[in-house]
Amino acid sequence: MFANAEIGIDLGTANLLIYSKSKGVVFNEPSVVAIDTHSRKVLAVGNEAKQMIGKTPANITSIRPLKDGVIADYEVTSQMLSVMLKKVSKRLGMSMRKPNVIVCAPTGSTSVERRAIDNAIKEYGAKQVHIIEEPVAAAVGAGLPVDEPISNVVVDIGGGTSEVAIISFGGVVSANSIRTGGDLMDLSIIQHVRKHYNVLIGERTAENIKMEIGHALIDHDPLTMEIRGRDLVTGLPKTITLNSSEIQDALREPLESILEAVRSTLENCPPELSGDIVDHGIMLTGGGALLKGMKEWLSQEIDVPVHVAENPLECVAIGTGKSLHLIHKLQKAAK
Ligand SMILES: Nc1ncnc2c1ncn2[C@@H]1O[C@H](COP(=O)(O)OP(=O)(O)OP(=O)(O)O)[C@@H](O)[C@H]1O
Repeated sequence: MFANAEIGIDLGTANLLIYSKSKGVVFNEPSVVAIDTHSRKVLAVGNEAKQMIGKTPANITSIRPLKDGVIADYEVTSQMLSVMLKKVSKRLGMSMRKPNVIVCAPTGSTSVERRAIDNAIKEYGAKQVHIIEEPVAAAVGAGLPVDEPISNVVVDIGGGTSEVAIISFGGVVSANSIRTGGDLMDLSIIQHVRKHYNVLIGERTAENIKMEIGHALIDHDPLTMEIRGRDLVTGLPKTITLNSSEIQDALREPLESILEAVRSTLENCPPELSGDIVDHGIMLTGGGALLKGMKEWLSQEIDVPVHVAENPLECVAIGTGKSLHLIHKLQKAAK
């Protein structure tokens, strides 16, 4: 008899990560699917599908089936999950049949959105699915002592959502989830380039600009980057040079929304735990934690020490993996 595989899944808007209890993070690719629009057949998933964004003929489209941290296209999400789990199974030579799965969902997600996540994973044949709160997974993955009676503050800035939570004694004391993250930063960059240069750029170019010269701080060592897009007046390709100050300005609005979410979560913190925050600081996780100057900017704005997790992009997946023992606890409790 085979034992059911036990896996944790970070079903992210931007990236999908799979954590195997025995092997750690075994899959980390973009949550993108390329499909044939006529037959709805999946042609590619993950890295291969991301390469195709904005470059395919009319009959092929690259879809990101998750939006704002939840499933936007159910059918495509379950197909993507199935292909990715089969890939992992093949790559590792281990059975992924009827796995027990822990997956996370944003704290702000509705019961309908959570049921969609549960069903999509069960459709692959999962035996059991447990959903945990995304910021809790992020905090566990970042190595915070969440079971202790002290305030662990985590700010997880993903592609579609940013989650802020104060966790103490294994539970969420105060939390806030906003549908602002890296995707909205990319959109702000697209709008900036369109407005100031009359040039249209794609999502991938905007993301590259953010990663290369995006900066959260007004005062920083200036950077420049040459990019190509389509001139909206002539319709021809055009090369322009952008600088990091204008990108900082373009990112101001999404950054202010994140700051507001952090502030309001801290305002709801019980006074006994507030003192802890000054001593222990805040932990940044998620891809947004890698934006240049992010840590320093947030620390300046709220006057509290800010740390970046060792591996911000993998924290949630690691946290789901470390929570796999919950499956056994819940199984025992159900008996
Ligand atoms: N070096 C970087 N600088 C700025 N942003 C970055 C960097 N690296 C990754 N990102 C951004 O991080 C985001 C992806 O982060 P992450 O994988 O944590 O999100 P996710 O878990 O898929 O999303 P969500 O939590 O919303 O479901 C993307 O918007 C990506 O552009």
